[in-house]
Amino acid sequence: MSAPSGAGSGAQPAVLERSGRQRSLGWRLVWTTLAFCSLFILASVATLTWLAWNTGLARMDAELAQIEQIYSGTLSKAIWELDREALLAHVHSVRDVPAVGRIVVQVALANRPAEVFESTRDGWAGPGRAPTRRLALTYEPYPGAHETVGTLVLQGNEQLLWQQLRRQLATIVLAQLMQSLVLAGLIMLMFNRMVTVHVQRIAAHLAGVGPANLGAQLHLDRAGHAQDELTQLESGVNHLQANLANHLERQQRYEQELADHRDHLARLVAERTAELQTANARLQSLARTDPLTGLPNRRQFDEAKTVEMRRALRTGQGLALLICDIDCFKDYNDHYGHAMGDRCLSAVAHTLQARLARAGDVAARIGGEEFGVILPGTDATGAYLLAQRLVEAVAECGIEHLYSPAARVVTISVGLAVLSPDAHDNFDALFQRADEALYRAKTAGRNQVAGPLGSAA
Ligand SMILES: Nc1nc2c(ncn2[C@@H]2O[C@H](COP(=O)(O)OP(=O)(O)OP(=O)(O)O)[C@@H](O)[C@H]2O)c(=O)[nH]1
Repeated sequence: MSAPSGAGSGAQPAVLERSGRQRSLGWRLVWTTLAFCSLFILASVATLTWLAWNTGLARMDAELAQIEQIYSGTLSKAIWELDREALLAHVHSVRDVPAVGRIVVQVALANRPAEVFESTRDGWAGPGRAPTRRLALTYEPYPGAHETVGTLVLQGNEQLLWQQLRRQLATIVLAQLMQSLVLAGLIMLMFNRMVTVHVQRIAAHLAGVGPANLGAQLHLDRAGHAQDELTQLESGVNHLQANLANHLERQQRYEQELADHRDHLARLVAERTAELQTANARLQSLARTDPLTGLPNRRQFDEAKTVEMRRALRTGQGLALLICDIDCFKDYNDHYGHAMGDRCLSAVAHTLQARLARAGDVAARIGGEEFGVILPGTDATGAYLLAQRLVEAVAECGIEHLYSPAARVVTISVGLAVLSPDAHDNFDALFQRADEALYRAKTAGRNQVAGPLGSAA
């Protein structure tokens, strides 16, 4: 049996392992054929034996009939002539023929007592199933005169029949056995060449088929064969592979499309999220920014004050608060107009913001023309110096204000307060002190700083 070849031969052991002990279809067919052949041998041997027995019987009967024919004349003559020696010689001669088991000659002559001459073969045990022939012996002393002189009984030799049957039986059994073995061998050979080899090839092919090689077609090497079950199986396997390949390709295409859709959706979501975050940040910024000056508004100022208060109380590094108010801004508005007033506010805000050097400093618009400046980690001296610089910086902007009693330009007054080392201090109290200082700066003539160290203090 040739080993299967092809793409899947490497995977064949897995198939065999799964199916347990390998049992060849060819061998199973042989064993089945042999079993049927054995039954057939039994039946045919029995039939042929019966036929051989009957043939033997017929042959022996024909032989006895021939003996009757040969010896009836001489026996009748010996009886008629009362030649006892000749009669006995003929009887013994007949007994020596192998087919004869026993010969009996009954002499029945008129006016003579009946007499019997018989002879039996050595070891003869009765006629059994052997044929027996009985013939009336007649003599013709002169033409036309038929005299009955006795009876001839011939009984066959049964032992000879059995001997012949035994010889024939051996031949019959041997012939049937040979015939069955040759038949089984031929069937196995043909089945192996026509079926088993191709079934193994199909199994090996299927074991090697996977998503990567679904296009590899099964081809059975069968020259000049007709359309049969193996052809159907071959085209069925190829058809199945083609369907699977199509299905797989469709599935991969769908998965790719799905992945593309998913990526597109993810991009859209990311873009929308970024836009929302930007809009949200912008809203947050707008909600905490004064639209006119761009400075943090009151809300952001309140948030910053809470954070910086906690930090100052925790670290003990001090905190200063400035409240800056544009001097005589009502007069400015009244004389230069509201639009100019807005531009003046923006310029002052920009100036204040530009003069704050530290990253933690917060300048916010907390009222109409009022700005709050939180200075973390700053003591009274440092805060006072910064406030002075702010006052000078605003004045140096040179925004004309001819209707101010403080100067010919726009000026600010600043109220300063610093956090008391006293742990019971709070921002409202701090604001209150800064506001009081601002009031002092205003009443002292504006364009100046008032606070713990200031001249207006
Ligand atoms: N143009 C403009 N004016 C504003 C704005 N917010 C408040 N004001 C004006 O600022 C003026 C503030 O006037 P007051 O509170 O009397 O103070 P003042 O005139 O500056 O006087 P002092 O503070 O004593 O120097 C008012 O006339 C408000 O109308 C604003 O956003 N734009």
